[in-house]
Amino acid sequence: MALVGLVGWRGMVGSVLMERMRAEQDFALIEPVFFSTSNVGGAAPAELVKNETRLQDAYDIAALKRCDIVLTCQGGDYTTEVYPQLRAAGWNGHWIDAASTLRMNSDAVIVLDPVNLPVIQNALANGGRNWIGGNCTVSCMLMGVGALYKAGLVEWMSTQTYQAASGGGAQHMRELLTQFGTLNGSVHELLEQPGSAILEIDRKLIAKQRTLTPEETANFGVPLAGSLIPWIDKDLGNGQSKEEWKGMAETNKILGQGEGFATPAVPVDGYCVRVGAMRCHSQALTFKLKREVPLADIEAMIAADNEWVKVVPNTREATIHELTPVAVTGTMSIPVGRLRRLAMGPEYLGAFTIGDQLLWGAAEPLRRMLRILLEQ
Ligand SMILES: NC(=O)C1=CN([C@@H]2O[C@H](COP(=O)(O)OP(=O)(O)OC[C@H]3O[C@@H](n4cnc5c(N)ncnc54)[C@H](OP(=O)(O)O)[C@@H]3O)[C@@H](O)[C@H]2O)C=CC1
Ligand SMILES: N[C@@H](CC(=O)OP(=O)(O)O)C(=O)O
Repeated sequence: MALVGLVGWRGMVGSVLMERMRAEQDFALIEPVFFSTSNVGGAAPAELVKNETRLQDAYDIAALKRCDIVLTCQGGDYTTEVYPQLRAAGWNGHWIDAASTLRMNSDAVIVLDPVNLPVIQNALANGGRNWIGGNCTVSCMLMGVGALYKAGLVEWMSTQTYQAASGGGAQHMRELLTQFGTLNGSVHELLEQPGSAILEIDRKLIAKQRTLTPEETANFGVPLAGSLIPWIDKDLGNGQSKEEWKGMAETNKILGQGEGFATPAVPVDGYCVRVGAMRCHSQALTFKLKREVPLADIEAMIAADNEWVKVVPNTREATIHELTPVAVTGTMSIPVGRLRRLAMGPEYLGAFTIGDQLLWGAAEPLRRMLRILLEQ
């Protein structure tokens, strides 16, 4: 039975991964070794362990070297420090990682098997050992509209995202909720009076938003509750955010096209925006297709692509009930709706899609890669 080292299993992404592994009974197929950076020697989760009952040191290269597979959700700093040492020590096992650190390396595959199983299989056949989860926004988008790319229909795509607080991590989710509470508290009394003036409430609210303390905005840097932040990740210095850059780089790498591949890259660009949702990333997509395709064919193609995608009828009722973060959170469903031809011309297609960024955006592609390795 494969010895699988689990690092970062206690964090937010790791906890979602553990839930999914339990639900899919993956633990029946492995001998898990739980690692820790903070509680070495502590008890591993009793209901999941077999023989390896103690938490191992996640920085102990010899302990990691014993594993056939290491699956980490510990984060980029951990990967940067440990991965090169482990390979330098001669370890030839499979490294599965949620962090972005190794994603664009030529010897790494960005894994999203419902979309790129052939790319994964090809890399496996060629001795691939590094399997990295994609950016959450990109993975959720491709789970929804990957069919259009697979059919070679996309000339270019522009995406405008509405990304949840969870993308920044657990502290960001807490901060958003705390801000909502603080803002509510600042106008609570006026809200209770049906006759109070809404503009008075609004004045008080904006005054509170503008005077939130550094502690109240420690993670986002500015208020998010009742606002939005049109910048995610680093400033690349060319007007683009790193999150926006990932849209084109990762979409094409996942699909096995662009730099290093025979097929040219499809241009992907747009704006990535943080909004006050908790854990679902949403995005409005504009496609320029290579040719005009009937809308019914597009819908059928998208619906048939994988078992999780769901085409939502482009009506108000269906949209407001089925195409929201509230509807999607905690589910594996990837709804795609608002599908319609745009005013710019017959080849222009609009769509809106949502995914739980901790499931398809982070944990699930890693879990499925583990299964692929175990079942080969
Ligand atoms: N958040 C996201 O949306 C996404 C994150 N990722 C990647 O996954 C990495 C991990 O993200 P995320 O899970 O959000 O990070 P977390 O901060 O939730 O967890 C990371 C590690 O922090 C340690 N830790 C310290 N205090 C606590 C605590 N109170 N509860 C739980 N763990 C704690 C744990 O390590 P230990 O048990 O060793 O102490 C844990 O494994 C990211 O750095 C990123 O690379 C990828 C895609 C999306
Ligand atoms: N950057 C994403 C979350 C994330 O972790 O992305 P990446 O895995 O590409 O670093 C967000 O903030 O919503």
